[in-house]
Amino acid sequence: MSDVLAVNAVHLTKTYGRLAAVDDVTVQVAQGEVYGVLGPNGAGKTTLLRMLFGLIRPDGGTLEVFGRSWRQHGVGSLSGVAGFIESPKFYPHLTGRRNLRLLAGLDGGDAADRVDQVLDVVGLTDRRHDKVRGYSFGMRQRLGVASALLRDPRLLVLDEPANGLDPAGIRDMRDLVRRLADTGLTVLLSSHDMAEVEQICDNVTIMKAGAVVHHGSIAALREQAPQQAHRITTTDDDRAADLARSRGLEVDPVETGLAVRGPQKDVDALVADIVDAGIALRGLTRDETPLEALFFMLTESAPAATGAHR
Ligand SMILES: Nc1ncnc2c1ncn2[C@@H]1O[C@H](COP(=O)(O)OP(=O)(O)OP(=O)(O)O)[C@@H](O)[C@H]1O
Repeated sequence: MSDVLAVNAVHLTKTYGRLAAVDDVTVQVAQGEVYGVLGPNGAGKTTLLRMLFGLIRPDGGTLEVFGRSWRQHGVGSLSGVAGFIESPKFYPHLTGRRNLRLLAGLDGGDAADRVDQVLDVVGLTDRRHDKVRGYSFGMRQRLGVASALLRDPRLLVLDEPANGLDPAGIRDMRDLVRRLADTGLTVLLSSHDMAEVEQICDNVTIMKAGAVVHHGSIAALREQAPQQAHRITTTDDDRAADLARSRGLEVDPVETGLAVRGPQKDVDALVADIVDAGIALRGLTRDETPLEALFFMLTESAPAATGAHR
């Protein structure tokens, strides 16, 4: 695999009036990886992706895709890049296959020969003769990936590909992205869902209000995450809190009772302690995952960037 980065975006800035939609953002994506740009609404993810597609020009910083910059290579810098921003659009009264054939005609080259192959890759062969109007949202998203694959890209850029999908659609999209990555394709996707990014990405940049608040590998992020929290409600939360502390668990009072944080086995033992003490357990729920908790900590309070750029 070549050392040239698939994406080398350094100190990118894009402002709208006084708003820095993207503020000094560095994102470096190695060839063959699945990279996530994660952030809440308005963090600047789509603006970053638009710059990658050459749809808007950065006000500052440099951007290279497979070693080519817009300044030097113009539209040629985008060869090998395909994907979609927001949701892909198709003619609803035409079949999935017909839509792809139309797009292949616009793309030219050997795209037309690839229509059936890409439909197969995204799992739409059985539905290829159905009108897009009857497709589920998840099927339209996958048809969007198929339309990008017509161009035989080296870098697939997907803006919130799982947004609005039901759990089965999310699973299908996740499996599809991983399958594509296994073929050596580089994938850059945006998301506001840590659970999604955690399952499919190797590395991640987390953005908040235009700026990077963290970047690095998912594995490193896991090490920084707090322990799993549970919420418990009992008939005597004060005594339950004492029992939790004596097990070495972190305890915080919350509106519905107590939030306890610590290893699962200690939480399990606490439940037994509570019952043994004659206290009734009225509720026990698992909180967000540790990585989700870290994501909220970073995007709701972080003042500055953490982690070193590669
Ligand atoms: N063309 C534009 N003109 C003015 N402001 C814009 C423009 N495009 C984006 N913005 C602003 O820039 C900020 C970042 O927007 P962006 O769409 O990149 O965020 P995002 O992370 O993709 O959020 P979402 O998940 O809601 O799409 C927002 O405050 C948005 O209102």
